This record gives sequence, C-alpha cells and structure tokens, in this order.
Amino acid sequence: MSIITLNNISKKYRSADKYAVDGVSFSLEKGEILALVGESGSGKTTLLRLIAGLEHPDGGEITLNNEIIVSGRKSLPTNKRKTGMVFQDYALFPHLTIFENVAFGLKGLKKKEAEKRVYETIELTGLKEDVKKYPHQLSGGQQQRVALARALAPRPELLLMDEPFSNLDTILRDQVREEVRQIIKAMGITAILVTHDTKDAFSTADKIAVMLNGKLLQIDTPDTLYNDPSSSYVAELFGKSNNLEATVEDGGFNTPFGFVSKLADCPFATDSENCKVKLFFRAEETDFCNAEEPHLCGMVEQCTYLGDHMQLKVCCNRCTACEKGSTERNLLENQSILLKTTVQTWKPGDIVRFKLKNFKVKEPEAQ
Ligand SMILES: Nc1ncnc2c1ncn2[C@@H]1O[C@H](COP(=O)(O)OP(=O)(O)OP(=O)(O)O)[C@@H](O)[C@H]1O
Repeated sequence: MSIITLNNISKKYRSADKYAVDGVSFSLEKGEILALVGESGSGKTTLLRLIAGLEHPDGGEITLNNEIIVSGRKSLPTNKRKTGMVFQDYALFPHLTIFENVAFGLKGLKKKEAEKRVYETIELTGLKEDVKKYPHQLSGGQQQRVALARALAPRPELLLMDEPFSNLDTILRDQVREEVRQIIKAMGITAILVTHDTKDAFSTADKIAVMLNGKLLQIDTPDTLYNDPSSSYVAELFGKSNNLEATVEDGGFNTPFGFVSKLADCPFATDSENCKVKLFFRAEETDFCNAEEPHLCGMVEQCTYLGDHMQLKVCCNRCTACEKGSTERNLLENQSILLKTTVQTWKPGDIVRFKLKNFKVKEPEAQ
C-alpha cells in the first residue's frame, strides 16, 4: 500500500526564473526508506519542504495515507500532516533536557501516556542514560539520535530528514547511518532523507531518487541505480563506469578493445546487426585473463593508487595474441576505459587482457 504519492509536483520561487521542482511524481510503500540525491541546487530540500508543508507547490497533488494533503490551493497545515522532521543542524532546544526535547511533540497526549511514549522512543534510540542531560552535553552522534527520537515520538506516518548525517565526521557517520536505518526499520516508519552523499543513500535507503534541475531523473533500488542507470549522469553519480562504444556484429559486439560475446540473458534484439550501441559496465566488473583465452586488450595509460584498490586508465592497443581482426577496431581507437584492481604492480605501458563479467547494452544517449 502506498503511504505517500506525489503527482506532478512543481514549485517555482517568486524570485527565481526556473522551477526548483519540476513535475516530480513518485510513490512510496509503507516502511520504505527513500533517499533523495542530487547535486547542490537540484531541488531536494524544496521537495522535502513541499511534502512537510513548509512550502506550497504551484501545481500537483500530494496524498499521504490516502488523504489528499496538497491539491490546487488546498493545503493541510504542517502540524496536521503526521510527518516528523529531522533538520540538518538537529534544531534541538538547548534549554530543554533530552527527555523534554523528545516529549516536545506529545503535548496532545495525557502526561502518563506521553511519558511512556518518550521512554519507549528513548529506549529504541539508545539514549536511556542521557534523559536528564542537555543537548550541549552530548556528542554529535547522540544529538542526532535525540533529533530522531523527537521526530519519531509522535509516531508520524512519514519521517523527513534533511542531510541528517552531514554534521558527523566520517567514522561516526558510518555508525550513525546504520543505527538510523535500524531504528526506522524497527518502527516500520516510511522515511525520506535528503543527501548529496551517495554513500548515505546506498547504506540507508531502500530506494534512491536522483534529481537534477528540479526533475526526477530516476527512482530505483540502489542495486538497479548502480548496475543499470538510466543515463550517464546517474551512472557517474554513483562511481566510475564505462560506456564502451560498440557495433553489433556476429552475435556479439565489436569494440575498440576487441570482440565481446553476448551474455546469455542479453535482451538485445538479434536483428540489430551493425547497430551502434554502448556497453555499460562498472570499473570492477572485469576479470583479468591470459592471452590464450578469448579476451579484450588494451594498454595501461595511467595508474591511480586509491588505497584498497588501483584504478587503471586503459587505452585501445593491439596485443600480439589478437593481431588478427584488429583492423575493425581502428574506428574508435582513441577510447579509454577505467578498470579497478587490487593488484598494485601495474604500470603505464603494460598490456592488459581482460573479460567483461557483466555489462548492459545501451542505446547511445541523445546529446
Ligand atoms: N527561498 C528561495 N528563494 C528563491 N530560490 C530558492 C529558494 N530556495 C531554493 N531556491 C532555489 O531553488 C533551487 C533548488 O534549491 P534546493 O535548496 O531545493 O536544492 P538542493 O538540491 O536542496 O540544494 P543543496 O544540496 O545545496 O541544499 C536552487 O536553484 C535554489 O537556488
């Protein structure tokens, strides 16, 4: 069952000449966590604020738990929307204890009931020892959990989080992400978080929505976004990848690096002989191999040391084992690809022989 549905939501600020959010539609099932990612100015925060009721859209409709909360001029006030919000700077009340901060949104409940709810939420967020402390006596990670507890205590239908991890250092951030996901999942709450960090999105969300210039480019599971991005922009956002130019030939693909056989489950049409395509694969989706096996080959142009792995920039180059048939490969000889390896001994000028473990066939993108 969908908890929240956005239908063609648009917003243009008065002083702006373009839409901050431009025709965005998606829906989320109960209990799903969505990460909104995109570069600065892509419209993520505006979209979150539209859902929270802090902005009103110029067009479109929002439904929350089967109730239309935004449509035309109609707009349910923020405090009636059953949404909880965690802000980037946590926005905790400095003069209130942790208990009082968490209890803040429970004014409608009887005292005993509110107290029970606060303790339940505090227990879940691991803050039992800190109830009497004030925010300044807690670490960044603990303050983050108080903000989360405060947003969760009223048991919202939807939790909204704006850059919830951006104030944490790298080590704490990894830990807090995991904790936040566990807490949200334990409560079965649907959540939307805004982040510009793709690692936040991958480790916390069930679905990721990529925004650019106010538009939703793709919304999918992390796995699909990583392995089957709908555009090179989305592909690049999530890591190094290759878009190898190829021509469909003889039941496979002729590339500047050699011939690639079709994968068993490759859906590409058999009548597309001579068609120009692109083979999309991530830098780690290759196996290095020896000259006796069928392989692609190239020459290492650049090696970049990246700690746990090395990135090789490989350009087209013939190797002695595959001289035969290499003339067809001259067409696109200025192409290069990136490969990832844990072997640290590669150096510029080395010949690399490799096989693609996995790839997706894409039509060339319209420019
Ligand atoms: N109050 C405002 N008045 C006018 N323009 C605004 C306002 N708030 C945001 N914008 C513009 O709307 C667009 C989207 O901004 P928004 O803050 O939603 O993007 P974002 O993806 O959240 O960016 P960031 O990651 O930097 O926070 C930008 O062009 C921004 O300049």
